[in-house]
Amino acid sequence: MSAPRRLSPRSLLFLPASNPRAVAKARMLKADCVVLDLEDAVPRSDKAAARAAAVAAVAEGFGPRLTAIRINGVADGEHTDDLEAVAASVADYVVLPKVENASDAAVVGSACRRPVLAMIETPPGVLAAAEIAEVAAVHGLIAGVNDLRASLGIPAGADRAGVALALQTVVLAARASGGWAIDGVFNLLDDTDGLVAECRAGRDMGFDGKSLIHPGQVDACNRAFGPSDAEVEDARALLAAATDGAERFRGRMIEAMHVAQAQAVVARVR
Ligand SMILES: CC(C)(COP(=O)(O)OP(=O)(O)OC[C@H]1O[C@@H](n2cnc3c(N)ncnc32)[C@H](O)[C@@H]1OP(=O)(O)O)[C@@H](O)C(=O)NCCC(=O)NCCSC(=O)C[C@H](O)C(=O)O
Ligand SMILES: [Mg+2]
Repeated sequence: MSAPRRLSPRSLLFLPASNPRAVAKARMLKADCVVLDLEDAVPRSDKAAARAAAVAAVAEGFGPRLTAIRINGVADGEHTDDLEAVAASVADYVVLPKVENASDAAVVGSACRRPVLAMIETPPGVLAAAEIAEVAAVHGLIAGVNDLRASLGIPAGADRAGVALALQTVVLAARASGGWAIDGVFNLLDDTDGLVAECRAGRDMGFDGKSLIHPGQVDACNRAFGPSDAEVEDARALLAAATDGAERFRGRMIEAMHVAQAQAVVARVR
């Protein structure tokens, strides 16, 4: 993975490219990245219309938000048409679902002539995550928890214990190659407390941000993945106090890596 040029997104809002009301709504939301979906959210009969709508939507623009188009997977009959459409579009990223090997990610990056966000959502994908992340065009990995649960035989409503190793593998692979690590979706649309808890758990695992599916999830996710006021205050105080080597700061040991983490927090605020 070549180093991503942009700050990692806290929130990636997926929406069916075939839904014009959702496209319009996304322009009013504070999602860091908008992902126009051509894959699982779009009925088979609407694929061609969704593709045209996605290209038109990114051309019209989403203000300061990053834009991505999620294409259909390499084995799908729509895949080739999707590649051509993304190549001709102004989307910032192509999201490739169900990636299982490095070669597919490289081919898609080259065909679309833009960075790839590779979704890790099958057992072979998890086992190949490190090689996929190493592809120069791949700027980040996204965990696909719904497909992971389905492919592992985990009931849809189960907690994240059964996918925890896969999620941590996604973070390890992304970090090892310097790219973004994005957590999967939270399906319960009306459970804000559950969403916040899952965002925090994802952040504590090392994820940079989370995939979202509804406008009501955006603000809570941005708050959870952004540094809190207390974290920013602590980081600034640490940077003011730190000299060199191991030191005591507010009752805890700090060393060079804590200084680097504090610098990252302050940079994020800027
Ligand atoms: C999940 C939904 C189908 C729910 O739809 P609905 O009940 O109709 O939503 P609301 O009535 O609450 O919507 C209120 C307004 O918000 C707009 N809206 C809804 N969702 C979005 C969205 N994602 N982005 C932008 N705007 C949205 C509605 O249009 C309403 O606006 P208005 O009409 O003006 O009043 C629906 O939320 C939805 O389709 N969500 C996205 C689904 C999706 O993209 N899925 C694919 C990605 S998830 C995934 O597959 C992850 C991975 O692959 C895995 O395996 O885990
Ligand atoms: Mg999926």
